[in-house]
Amino acid sequence: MALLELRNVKKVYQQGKIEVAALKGIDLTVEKGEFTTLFGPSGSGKTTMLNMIGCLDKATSGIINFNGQKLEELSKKELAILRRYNIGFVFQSYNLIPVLTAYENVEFAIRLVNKYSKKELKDRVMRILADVGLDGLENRRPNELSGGQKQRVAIARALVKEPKLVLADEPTANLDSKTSEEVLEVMVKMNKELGTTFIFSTHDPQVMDYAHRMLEIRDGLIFEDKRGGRDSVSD
Ligand SMILES: Nc1ncnc2c1ncn2[C@@H]1O[C@H](COP(=O)(O)OP(=O)(O)OP(=O)(O)O)[C@@H](O)[C@H]1O
Repeated sequence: MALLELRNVKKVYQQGKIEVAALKGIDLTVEKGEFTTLFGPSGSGKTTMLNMIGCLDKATSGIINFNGQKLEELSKKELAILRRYNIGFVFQSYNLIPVLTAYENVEFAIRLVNKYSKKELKDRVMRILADVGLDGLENRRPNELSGGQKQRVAIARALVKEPKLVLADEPTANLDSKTSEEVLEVMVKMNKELGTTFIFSTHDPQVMDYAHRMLEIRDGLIFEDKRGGRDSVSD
């Protein structure tokens, strides 16, 4: 069974008296373990698509099936639970809590999931921080970390609860090209090691080399669906 299916998904925003059709009928199937990028011009609907898939907003019409559950049939509370346990988010602006250390930012995300013992929780946080290359930086606050390090914390935070899916909205937009590469390498490594499915949006052509699959979004529709240069984890 596919992890994610979108069937004729449409989203219309109301901007005052004007209706904006941001998604005009998206059909998409994503299998477990895929590393997929969405690219396309500004305003083409990439963020809207991620928000629909991530249960942050509801589609106007169409069907989104995530891990066997139809999102439109779930209540707000059920959507929040599905999101909390199954989906990790990475944003271009990191969205870390400034008063918490790297360790605490990651721990905070896993506490909400509430399925680990105290020891397990500590072990998991330390392991994931080491996995993303932050060994020794656990006690730094976000303002004591570089952009790339902050994004690594955000990736660790997204992954620590072992979600089925990580959604990343332009995760390298604020990083220089070398740091972007390093952050992408971390995501590729986690995709390979944990089998986590990634979907991320980008404007950066360099990012596309890392993907299994590239979806070109134009004007609210999938214009092209291409297989990328990287081997699938299941190969
Ligand atoms: N909350 C909203 N209210 C009204 N219109 C919106 C809202 N969010 C997005 N839109 C509109 O929907 C369309 C798609 O926007 P979206 O942010 O999904 O594009 P994008 O491809 O992610 O763009 P970018 O690459 O600039 O981030 C745009 O026309 C945008 O103005």
